[in-house]
Amino acid sequence: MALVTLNDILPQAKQAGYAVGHFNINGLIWPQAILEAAQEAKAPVIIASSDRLVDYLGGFKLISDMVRNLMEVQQITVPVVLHLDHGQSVERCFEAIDAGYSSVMYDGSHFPVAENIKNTKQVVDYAHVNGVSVEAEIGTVGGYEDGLIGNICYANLRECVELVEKTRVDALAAALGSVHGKYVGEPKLGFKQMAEISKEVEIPLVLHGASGIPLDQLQKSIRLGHAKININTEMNIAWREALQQSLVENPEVYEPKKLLELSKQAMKETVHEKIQEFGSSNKAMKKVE
Ligand SMILES: O=C(O)C[C@@H](O)[C@H](O)C(=O)COP(=O)(O)O
Ligand SMILES: [Zn+2]
Repeated sequence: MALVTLNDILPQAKQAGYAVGHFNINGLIWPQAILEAAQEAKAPVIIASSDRLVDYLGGFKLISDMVRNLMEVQQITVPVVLHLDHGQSVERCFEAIDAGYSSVMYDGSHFPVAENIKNTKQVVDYAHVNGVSVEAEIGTVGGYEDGLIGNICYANLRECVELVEKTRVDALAAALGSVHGKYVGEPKLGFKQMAEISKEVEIPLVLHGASGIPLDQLQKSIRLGHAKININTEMNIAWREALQQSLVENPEVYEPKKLLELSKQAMKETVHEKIQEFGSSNKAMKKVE
């Protein structure tokens, strides 16, 4: 059973008007819940480790081996991408590729565009030789990013086109008003710019900071070219609320497995909900060997 790349699942998603869920992992029960839900929903899925948490989670090799082993043990047959999220340097992307990730994101959004392009191109060259897909970012997603609190900065159409043409990247995260973490007030996505960018760059767009975006705005983003949607905060909120309930309902229990079971179920439900919202259920057409 092999991992697949973004190129195996996103172009058809964009063409057919649905999006594939990207879910971040924060511990063992995250990939277990994500894989179970994706398999039940017959949906392709992207399991992502954010670079800021890779060392805390045990490093690239451990994460790569863990996901492959879980896929075998859980008898997963739907397409699964193992993706590095917000890769913090060219070297970190190389490390993830060498450890067996099937996709990486190089996040050079905080650099001037020329430097972002130069670094992204280095990642693409190495990734493509190794059969790995690459996502790039341009503009600034608001909230918490790479360990920093950033202000929203909308992606510029000309820069998006230049980056895609010069790097041959496979998917583009063009920041258009979304925010990592919880929203304060209603999200204001730049749909006009979204339509223009999607038309010009053609490759699938990636929506970061998607937790908390109302369903109508999510679905409009999908219609305007987003084929990959990133969710972390909503999973973690589901985990936390269920853990709190478990602790309150079982004051004598100290067995982690028992206390965490409800959290795992809650995260699984969140993944199911998102798969329905993104329209990706029953889209795992062929069995992955
Ligand atoms: O928190 C991380 O390091 C990963 C996230 O940035 C992820 O890429 C993402 O965009 C999820 O957004 P959220 O669930 O709306 O916070
Ligand atoms: Zn993100």
